[in-house]
Amino acid sequence: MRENISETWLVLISVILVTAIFAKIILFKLGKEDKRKCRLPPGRRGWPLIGDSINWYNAVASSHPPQFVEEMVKRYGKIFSCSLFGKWAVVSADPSFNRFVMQNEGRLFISSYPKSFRDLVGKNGVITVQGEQQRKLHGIASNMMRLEKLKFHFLNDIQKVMVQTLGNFNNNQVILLQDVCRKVAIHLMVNQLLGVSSESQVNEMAQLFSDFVDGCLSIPINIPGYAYHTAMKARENIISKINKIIEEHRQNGAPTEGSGVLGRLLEEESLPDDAVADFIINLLFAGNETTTKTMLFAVYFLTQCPRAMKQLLDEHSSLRRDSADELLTWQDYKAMPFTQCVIDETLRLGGIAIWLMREAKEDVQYQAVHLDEKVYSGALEFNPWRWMEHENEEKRNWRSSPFYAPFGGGARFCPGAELARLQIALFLHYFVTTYRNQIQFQTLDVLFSHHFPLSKAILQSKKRWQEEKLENTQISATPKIRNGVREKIGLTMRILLSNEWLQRDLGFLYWVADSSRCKRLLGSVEVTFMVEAYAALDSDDLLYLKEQMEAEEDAERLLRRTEKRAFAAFKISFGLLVKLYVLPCFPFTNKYRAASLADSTPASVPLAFRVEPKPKSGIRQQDLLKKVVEIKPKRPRSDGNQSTPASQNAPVTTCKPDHDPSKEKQSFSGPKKVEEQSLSASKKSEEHAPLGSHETEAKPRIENSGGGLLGLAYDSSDDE
Ligand code: HEM
Repeated sequence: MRENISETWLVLISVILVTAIFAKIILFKLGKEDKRKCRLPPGRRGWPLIGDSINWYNAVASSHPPQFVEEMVKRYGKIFSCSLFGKWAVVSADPSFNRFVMQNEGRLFISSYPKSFRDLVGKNGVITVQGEQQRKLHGIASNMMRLEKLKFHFLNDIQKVMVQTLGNFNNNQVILLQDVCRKVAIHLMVNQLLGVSSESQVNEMAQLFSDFVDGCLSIPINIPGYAYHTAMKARENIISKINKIIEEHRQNGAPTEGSGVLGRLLEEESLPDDAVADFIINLLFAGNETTTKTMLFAVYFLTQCPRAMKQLLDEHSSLRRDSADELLTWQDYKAMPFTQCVIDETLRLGGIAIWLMREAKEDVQYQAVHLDEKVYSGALEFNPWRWMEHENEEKRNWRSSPFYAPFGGGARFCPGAELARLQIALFLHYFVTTYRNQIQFQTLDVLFSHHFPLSKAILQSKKRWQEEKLENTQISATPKIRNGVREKIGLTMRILLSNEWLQRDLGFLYWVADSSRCKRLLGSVEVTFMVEAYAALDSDDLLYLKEQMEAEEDAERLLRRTEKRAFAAFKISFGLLVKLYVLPCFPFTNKYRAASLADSTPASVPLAFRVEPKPKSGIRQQDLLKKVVEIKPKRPRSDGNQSTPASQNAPVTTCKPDHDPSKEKQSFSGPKKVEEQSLSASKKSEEHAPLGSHETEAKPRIENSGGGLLGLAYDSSDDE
C-alpha cells in the first residue's frame, strides 16, 4: 500500500514537473514571460535559455556571417530583438540607428566586454575604460596616429619592416598567404608600438605578440595548454619588456629616432606605468588582427579579380623607384587612388569589424549595411571601381557616413584608421610589385583557417610541400566550396613537356570540411584525367603507346586500366597532400618531378608504359596528348558518397568572369588552348572594361553572397 502511494506521488510530481517545463517553454516561445519584451522591437525569444544563440553562432562561423541577421530582418524589420547567450539583445541593421548608437557612446550606450577579455587586454586600456578616462586615452591614441604624424613617424619604418619581412620569405618555399600577412602585421606592430628593430628582439616580441593575439579570440580557460593561458603568460612577459624599456628610457633619455608609440608616449604624456603597458597592449589587440585580415582579404579579392589586380599593378609599377632600396615618399602614397578604392572595397566586403557590441540594458548592435543591396548595387561583388562613382562620394566618407563605417564611429571611432590604411597600401605595393610574376597569371589560393586550428595532418602536408624538390611539374590546389561548405580540394597540375606547359585538373578529393559544424567529413574520390600518366611518361613512351593503340576499344581499355593504376599511384603520392585545407598559395613554385611519382610508388606504376624508347616519329607530341586525354573522362559519381552540402549556409564569395571553372572541365585540346583560355579571360576583361566602367561581363562578381569575416570561398566547378 505504502509503495503504491509513493509511486503515485512520484508520478504526480513527474507530471507536474513536465507540465511546468512545457508551460515555461510555451511562455518563453510566446514571449509572455518577460515583461520587457513589450518594450523591445519586434522579434522572438527562441528556445529557452539558448534563444537564437545557435543560429547566431552558426551564421557567424559560416562563410556568410550576415545570414542570421538577414533572415531576421526579413521577418521583423531592420531593428529586431532576440535572445542571445541568455540575454535579450536588440540587433540593428539600420544605418541611422547604428549611427545614433555610436554617437551616444557613454550616454545611452556603453561598449562592454566580458571580464576574461578585460583581464587579458588590461583594465586600463582605451578599449576597456569608460567615460572621461576613455576620452583621454582615445585622444592620445588619435593624436599619436593622426595623418600628419604618419609621414614622419611611420612611413619609412613601415616600408623597412615590409621589405625586411617579405624579403625573408624564400621564393622556393610554399608559404601560406595568411602566414605572410600575419607575420608582416605582427612585425609592424612590434616595430611601431615598441620601436624595437634588432632582428632577435623583433622575433622574440613577435612571438609574444602572436601568443597574446591568439588568446584574445579563444575560449577563456586559464589552464596550461589553453590559448588563453598562453596569452596571459605572454601578457606578463610583454608588460615586463615594456617596463624594461620604460626603465631604460628614464635612465638614458629618449633615443633620437625610432622609439615607437611607446617612446613618444613616455615623452609626450604622463601616464602611470601600468596604464602605459595597457595602452600599448590595447593598440596591439585592436590593430593586429584587423590589419592582418584586411591585407589577406585584399590580396584574396584581387586574385579573384585580374582586372583589378592589373590596374593595381599598373598604379604601383608607375611608382617603382629607380633603385630597389629607394623608399616610397608621401607623394607616392597620395598617388594611389585605385589602391584606396581597393582598400575601401575590401573593408566593405570583407566585413573586418563585422559587429560591435554596446550595452544598454543588454543591447547588441549589428552592422550589416555594408552588404545591403539597397545601399550598394551588386553588394556582394568585389568592385573597387564603385568608389570612383560620383554618387558614392558622400557614402565613402568613412568618418561620418552612416552607410560605410568600417572604423566605427562616435567616441570610439578607430584611432588607428589612417595608420591601417597606410600599412595596407604599402603592403599592397610591396607585395604585388615584389611577387608580380608569381601572382599575375595564377590564382593565388588563399585559404582561411579561422575556423580550425591547423591539424597535425595539415602541418605534415605543408612540410611535405615545402620539402619536395619537384621539377617539371607545378601543382596548385583550390578549395572547392558549395553552399558555403568547403567540400574538397581541387588540384591542378601543370607539367612541362617539351618546353610547353600543359595544365590539367586532377580531380577533387577527400576531406569535406563543414565550416558551420566544424567537422571534417570524408568526401568521394574522383580522378577525371590520367595526368599522372603524362608525368610518368616521356614522349617516346607516348609514341609507343600510340602504336599500341590500334583498336579504339583496346586503347580505351588500356587507358582505363592505366588510369586506375595511375590513380592508385596518385593516391599514394598525394594522399596526405590533398587533405590540406590550408593551402600552399604563394609563391607558385611547387614542383613535382615526373620520376618521383614512379620512384615513390613502384608497385603501382603503370608497368605497361615502362618500355624501351622508340625512335622518334614525326607525330607531334601535343596532338598525341590531345588524343590521349580526349578519352572521355570519368564522370563524377553522384552516389551517396558524393559530398553533399551539410549546411544551409548561403554560398560564398567568388569572382566569376575571370575564373570560369566550366572551361577547366572542357576536354583538353592542346596546351596552347589551355594557356589561351586562362589568359584570354583576364585579357578580355581588361580590354573591354575601361576604368570605371561597369559592364557585367567585365565586372568581377561575387556569386550569391559572401563577404564574411569568417570565411570566403571559391567557385565549385562541381556545381555544373
Ligand atoms: C583595417 C584595420 C582596422 C579596422 C577595420 C579597425 C576597425 C575598428 C573599429 C570598427 C573600431 C570601433 C570599435 C567599437 O566601436 O567598439 C576600432 C577601434 C579601435 N581601433 Fe581600430 N581598426 C583597424 C586598425 C587599427 C589599428 C592599426 C590600430 C592601432 C594600432 C587600431 C586601434 C584601435 C583602437 C585603440 C580602438 C579602440 C578605440 C576606443 O575604444 O576608444 N585599429 N577599430
